[in-house]
Amino acid sequence: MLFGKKQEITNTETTVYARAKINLTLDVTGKREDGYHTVKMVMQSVALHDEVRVTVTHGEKKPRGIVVRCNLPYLPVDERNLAYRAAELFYESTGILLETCEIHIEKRIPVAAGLAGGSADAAAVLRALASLHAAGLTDEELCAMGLKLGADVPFCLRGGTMLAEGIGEELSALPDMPHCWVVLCKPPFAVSTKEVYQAIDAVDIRQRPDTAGMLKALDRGDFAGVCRRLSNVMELVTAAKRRQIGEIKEFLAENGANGTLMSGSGPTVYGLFSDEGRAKTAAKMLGRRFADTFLTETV
Ligand SMILES: C[C@@](CO)(OP(=O)(O)O)[C@H](O)COP(=O)(O)OP(=O)(O)OC[C@H]1O[C@@H](n2ccc(N)nc2=O)[C@H](O)[C@@H]1O
Ligand SMILES: Nc1ncnc2c1ncn2[C@@H]1O[C@H](COP(=O)(O)OP(=O)(O)O)[C@@H](O)[C@H]1O
Repeated sequence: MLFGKKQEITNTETTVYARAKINLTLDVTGKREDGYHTVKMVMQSVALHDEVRVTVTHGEKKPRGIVVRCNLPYLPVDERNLAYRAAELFYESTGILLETCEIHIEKRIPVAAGLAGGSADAAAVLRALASLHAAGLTDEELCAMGLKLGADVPFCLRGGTMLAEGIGEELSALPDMPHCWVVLCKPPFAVSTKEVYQAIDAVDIRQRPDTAGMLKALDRGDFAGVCRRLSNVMELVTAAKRRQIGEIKEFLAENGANGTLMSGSGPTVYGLFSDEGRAKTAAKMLGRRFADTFLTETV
């Protein structure tokens, strides 16, 4: 008789920090036949993160499937969400039985900002599921899975300071960037990465980042050398259209930033500061004009 028999319920849950990234250099070096561009860029993780809580439930009377929830009401929570797609891909490619997989995203990284927020969430879901299901996947296998979701996902899986080549997936670990404070400021418009890549084809790029010099500066732990070499060819597209990018850079430089740049396809602009006090003051002042202003640090 089943009466009184306890139903077995197992919930397994983990929370992963999905960190934002900034580009210290970004060069577009060519275009592949499939339309993707080859790049050479130095990427850096920062402490600003989304919190991604993944719960896998077995044996409960819940419908099977993936459920995504997010504190931002305007972000889609279906297949259009990269976190959803990451979970779907994980179960498809591992063959692990999908029962109930619930993902809660506490979003803090501004959206469509050049900070790889969506890619970071996807990477966090892959890491969380690999761990919860003890899937025994190597970093290479996870990165190959991540690349199917987006060019920035492999970097988000690894984090730290990295040189990224290919379309962003060929990663080489670099010495950690000297610790500094980072003021991030996103002006109030979104940028489509795809459109910026398309627009760059028509741009005559006369001055490219000194990637070799940046690598040497990182090798020496030379913060001033890093700041002197911050460079992003995508500013030629995004900053050319929107004067606020130049204005924010100027403001940061006038208020103690050791170096400034636009991150990725934009529009977020960042300032690097060796001095915490100056970074705090600059963030406070910028925050009065731009709500999406954050004080963070390199990790
Ligand atoms: C520009 C960068 C620099 O870090 O960052 P963001 O500005 O997005 O943060 C990245 O290359 C963005 O990578 P990610 O955002 O993952 O790109 P994906 O989702 O794979 O691609 C979005 C679209 O951008 C174009 N794309 C992307 C990457 C690449 N190397 N070449 C491209 O041409 C493609 O048209 C693609 O359809
Ligand atoms: N989990 C997610 N977080 C943020 N954006 C997401 C997510 N899933 C899908 N998107 C979509 O991806 C697009 C790019 O967002 P995001 O990754 O924040 O930009 P970027 O690559 O410029 O940093 C947005 O238009 C957004 O609607």
